[in-house]
Amino acid sequence: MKSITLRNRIAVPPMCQYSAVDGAITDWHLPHYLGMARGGAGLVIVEATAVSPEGRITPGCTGLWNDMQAEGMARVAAAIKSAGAVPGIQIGHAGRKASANRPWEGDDHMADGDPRGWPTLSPSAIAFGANLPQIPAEMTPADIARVKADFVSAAIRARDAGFEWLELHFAHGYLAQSFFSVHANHRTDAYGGDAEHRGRFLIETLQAVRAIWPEHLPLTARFGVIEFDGRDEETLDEAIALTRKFRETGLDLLSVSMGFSTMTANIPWTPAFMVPIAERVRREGGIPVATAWGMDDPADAERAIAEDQLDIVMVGRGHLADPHYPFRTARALDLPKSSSLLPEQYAYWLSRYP
Ligand SMILES: O=c1ccc2cccc(O)c2o1
Repeated sequence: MKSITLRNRIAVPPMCQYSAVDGAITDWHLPHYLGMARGGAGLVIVEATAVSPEGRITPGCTGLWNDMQAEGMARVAAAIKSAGAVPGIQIGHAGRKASANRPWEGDDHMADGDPRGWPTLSPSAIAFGANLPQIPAEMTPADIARVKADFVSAAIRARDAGFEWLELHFAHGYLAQSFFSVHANHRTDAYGGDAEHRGRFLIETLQAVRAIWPEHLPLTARFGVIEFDGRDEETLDEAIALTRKFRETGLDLLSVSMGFSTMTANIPWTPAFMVPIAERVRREGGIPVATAWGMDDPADAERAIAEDQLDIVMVGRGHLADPHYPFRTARALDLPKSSSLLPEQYAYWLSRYP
């Protein structure tokens, strides 16, 4: 893609580690990402990294709002590249889902008065609900301009840190997804109302980042094209129309995901369930696509690529369970020279004594 060649079509998607301090990596991150890259994946995308302090999901999230954070991320990018994978990073703003506890520490908004928490922002003053009850402040035009500028600054830091693949976080009920969502965006100004106006923040943010992201490097986005909320055909049509505009605005690939912007979602959690949806976006949106969610079965992943449904397969939990997932997959599919996916320090012995 563009000037970048992946050694295979397996990607490690961004998965929050909630292990940063003030947005900076700790001793957790380098071995985590280097280990994933050594496992053989073609692309390793670093977790959702906040464009500003209030854009974090939790206090443990990484950030790229200052140069000290960028220095740490430069080491992560170099480590991923040294292991033969393409270094990617996702940048985003958590919107009304910000100021939360880690999933294993409640997965809920920090209580009012908790000194670790902060006020949240969203297109409208509508809370997500349930475990995330905090009512966000409705963003002013100045807030919108500032957050778009924060995306640009973070993208510049990611570029200068040596990342070669950038993913804008337009999914999962966070800020950008909230602008697109009929559940979260009830604005009556230029950023709300019909699908075109609800897509405006995403288009303008993409436009601004495209202007600074090197033309020869892939600029991508993870975007929730469906909510499984009973409005799916309408949402998909709107999302595919917006995807065409993303492509015209210079997006190189779309990682197709879910909106997660309503508690009423009825998600059909089955293996590879997002593949047919991603294939439709690929065909009707006219853009290369990736998707994740239950792609762990090698046969599902191989079929999705062989049948031109996906261009890249994102395998998240499969890599958490085993960073050498690509090697084990190659072996399971009885592919020749499977051990060559691993560093020679491992491959030599695995090839000689299978
Ligand atoms: O973008 C994100 C960030 C965190 C996260 C956590 C659990 C499940 C998800 O889908 C997530 O998505």
